[in-house]
Amino acid sequence: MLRSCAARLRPLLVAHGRPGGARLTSTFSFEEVTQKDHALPKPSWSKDLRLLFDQFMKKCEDGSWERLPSCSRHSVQRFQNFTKAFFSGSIPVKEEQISQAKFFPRSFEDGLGFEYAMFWSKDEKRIVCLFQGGLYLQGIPGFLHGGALVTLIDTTLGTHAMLAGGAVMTANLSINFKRPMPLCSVGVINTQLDKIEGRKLFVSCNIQSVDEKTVYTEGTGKKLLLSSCLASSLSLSPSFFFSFVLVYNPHMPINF
Ligand SMILES: CCCCCCCCCCCCCCCC(=O)SCCNC(=O)CCNC(=O)[C@H](O)C(C)(C)COP(=O)(O)OP(=O)(O)OC[C@H]1O[C@@H](n2cnc3c(N)ncnc32)[C@H](O)[C@@H]1OP(=O)(O)O
Repeated sequence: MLRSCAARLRPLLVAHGRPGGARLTSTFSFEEVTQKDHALPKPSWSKDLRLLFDQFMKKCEDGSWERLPSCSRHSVQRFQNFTKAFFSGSIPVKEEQISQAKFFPRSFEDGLGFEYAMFWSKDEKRIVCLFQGGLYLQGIPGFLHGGALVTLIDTTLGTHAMLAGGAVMTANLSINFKRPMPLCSVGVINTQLDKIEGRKLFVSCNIQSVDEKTVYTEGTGKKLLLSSCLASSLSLSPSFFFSFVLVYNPHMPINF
């Protein structure tokens, strides 16, 4: 069923400058879209998170890394475009709920939930996600809830898979919790694409402390491309990626 969406999606992609995956330039930029970019420093960020963010912004200066913008909502139009492209237009929520829906990791007040920014290395084909887990993400006292870590792992792996292949859903996710991660501390997620088999993308990552001495969590995921026409055009540029995401699914993949 999902594969049959490819034909419907193709003209939409062509309309946005990507005929058959040949051209990867975007027709509009993130800045042209009236969405707040949450992947930028806020007063609630700790000193560690800011320092790391600044280091990665420096790496962006020569173009080898790119910061990935991140918004929290889809417009009703984009929501509908997305469901049209991938789910035959069948809308999973009531129409009046669409404009209230928010991307889960961006749904907390500043500093209380997930604070994160992702960077993409074009050359190394990997994502680094810098994050800080806020006070509302507590599991056992003083430490982050495992589900919160899984959320960020899935989001980061999903972003990587989408940059590598197109719109994806998570089919399978395997997590090893190695050490408890203190609440409000800063973690670094490093991803890699292990292999691609047809529509299946195998991605993995770990979460480390800033000093790289502690590995908190490891994750491996199997992501399923939603459309075979996207699978044929590997290596999206981040700019095209965000055009795509903002048109079909603001911020990124599925809710993404
Ligand atoms: C404003 C907005 C802000 C935006 C901000 C953007 C942020 C951007 C970040 C994005 C990051 C989001 C991260 C969240 C991502 C989710 O949360 S997704 C939600 C959780 N996942 C789901 O709900 C998926 C539910 N499952 C399904 O819909 C379907 O089972 C799937 C996964 C699409 C696969 O269905 P299908 O396409 O019919 O696949 P099917 O033909 O059955 O199988 C294809 C192959 O996959 C394998 N496979 C299928 N299912 C599985 C499985 N569960 N386990 C292992 N293998 C499987 C099959 O064995 C088969 O393998 P082969 O036989 O080809 O070797």
